[in-house]
Parts: sequence; structure tokens; C-alpha cells
Amino acid sequence: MLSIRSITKRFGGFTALDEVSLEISPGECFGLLGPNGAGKTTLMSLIAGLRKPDGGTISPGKSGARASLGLVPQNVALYTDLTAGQNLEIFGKLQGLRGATLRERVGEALEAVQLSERRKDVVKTFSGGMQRRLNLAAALLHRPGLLLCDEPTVGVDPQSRNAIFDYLGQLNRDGLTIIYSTHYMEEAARLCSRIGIIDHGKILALGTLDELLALLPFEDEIIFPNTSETKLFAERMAPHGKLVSENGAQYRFFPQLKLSEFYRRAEELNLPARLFAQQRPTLEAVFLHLTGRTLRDTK
Ligand SMILES: Nc1ncnc2c1ncn2[C@@H]1O[C@H](COP(=O)(O)OP(=O)(O)OP(=O)(O)O)[C@@H](O)[C@H]1O
Repeated sequence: MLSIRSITKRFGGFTALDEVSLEISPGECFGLLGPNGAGKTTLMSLIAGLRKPDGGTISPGKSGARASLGLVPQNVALYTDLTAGQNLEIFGKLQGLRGATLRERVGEALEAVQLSERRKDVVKTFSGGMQRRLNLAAALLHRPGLLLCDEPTVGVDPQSRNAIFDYLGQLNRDGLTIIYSTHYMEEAARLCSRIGIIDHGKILALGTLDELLALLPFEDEIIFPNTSETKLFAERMAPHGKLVSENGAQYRFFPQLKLSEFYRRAEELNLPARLFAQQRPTLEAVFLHLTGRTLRDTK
């Protein structure tokens, strides 16, 4: 168990983390979901022992379970003039591996992130996604018990993203504890068994996806086109929920009135029901409910 109790971190007069408390169980994949600047990287760096908190405790300390820790940093940290194989050999040596074990682990890691065929290629010729995959492999050579992944898929193509997800899922099923930070709600929902929503240095809510969705005061969100036909209706609905305009093309409405009442009012303006698509809300709606902003607004 990793216990984070009332952690505070300040940079000068600015409070980046404000009394954050979390318990992470062995074998869980915990998601830290929040917009840019929320404090995710700061929290990761404190857990990794790269920075010291101004208040609070993290236990066990670096000499305990956290001694066996892998960190996938937000920015790719590789020697781009060297080959993929040479990079992993350097990281493996830094992690204390030598000889046959090192060679074996490097081979396994390249295989796991689907880069075996690029072993002898220089990293600067790799796509962003391939570099991300190698960055992940580098953190795992010493087979840590806890993996910290700080937004490992930013700027990654779908193929690499899926490869990273499949690999992390497999590692987690094999018992690796993972803390995964992201501002993509789909990633947190897909990969993590529990999610903490973080904003302005505070954990606003914590739970499974279903527990977080249960915080919402409505069951379905409604999507409808943004046209001259629906403009007046959207204006009338705005006080009865949260209305978000998406790229000027459609509205997403989080209702605070009964759906029967919503459709009755649409009918008053001769808007047919087929214009409206109802769907189960996502973590985006939970974030909006908790902060009044969308995750995208705050990027
Ligand atoms: N070394 C530092 N000095 C001053 N302020 C900092 C420092 N590191 C982080 N901050 C500030 O602390 C806040 C949290 O930053 P942090 O990098 O932890 O956020 P984040 O959630 O990881 O977001 P991002 O995805 O943008 O990295 C931000 O407002 C950031 O500007």
C-alpha cells in the first residue's frame, strides 16, 4: 500500500498541491485525471522522490516499496543519437542490470513495445509514438513493483497509443501497480480501476468510473446540432443545465430538468425528437459538474 497523506507542495507563493491524500493498493491501476497545470507531474515527482513536499508524508519511504519504482516522464528522455538497443542498455545499466540479464531484458522490452525490428536504428529517426514506446520500455527493464506514467501518450498516433495501452494492461494484470496521469478522460476510463480527479492542486473526487458518474445529478447528456433552427431553444435551455458549444457545430447539454420537460419545450418550438441524441455521460461531465469547466476549456 502506498499512502499519500496531506501532501502540500509550493513553488514560491504558489501552491501546486494542496493537502492531497491518496491510498494506492498493490496491483491497482490508479488514474490521475486533470487538466494541464492541475498538479499531476508535481505529485508524480514527489512520489518518485525527485522533489520533497512542504508538508505531509508519503509512505512507505524511498527505502521501502518505492525503492522498486519505474518512472515514465512526461517528456521523452532518450539519447536520440543512439540506437533503441543502446538506449535500453544504458537505462538497464543505470538500473543495476549487467551481462546476460541485461541483454535478455533489453530484448524482451523491445519485443513488448513492438520495436524489435528497429533495435539498431537511431532514435531520432523514430516517430513520436515510437519514442514514447521506447521511453516506457526504458522504465521497466528492472521490473519495478510500481510504475508511474506521466501522460505517456501525449502526441502519440493511435497505433502507438494502443500498443502502450495493451502493454500497460498486460503488466497490470501480471501484478504491476500503476499510477497513470492523463488529461484524456477516455484513457482514464479505459485503463484505470480507480480515478482521482485533480484540479488546482486538489483531489476533487475519487472512485471507480461508476462511482464518479453517480455524482452527476442527471442520467443522460443530450447532444444536438447548433443551427439557426436550434439557437433559440439552446438559449432557453441554458439556465436549466450546463450547455457547452462544441466547435460551433453542436451543443452538449447536461440537463438539470426532467427529460420529459426538455422534450416538451423542444416540441413547443417544433423541434423534432430526432434532432437530439441522448448518451451516457462521461468523466468530462463529472469534471464539468465539479469545476464548472470542461477538461478541454482548461488546456
Ligand atoms: N518548478 C516549478 N516552479 C514554479 N511553478 C511550477 C514548477 N513546477 C510546476 N509548477 C506549477 O505548478 C502547477 C502544477 O504543474 P504540474 O506540472 O504539476 O501540472 P500538470 O497537471 O502535470 O500539468 P501539465 O500536463 O501541464 O504538466 C502549474 O501551475 C505549474 O506552472
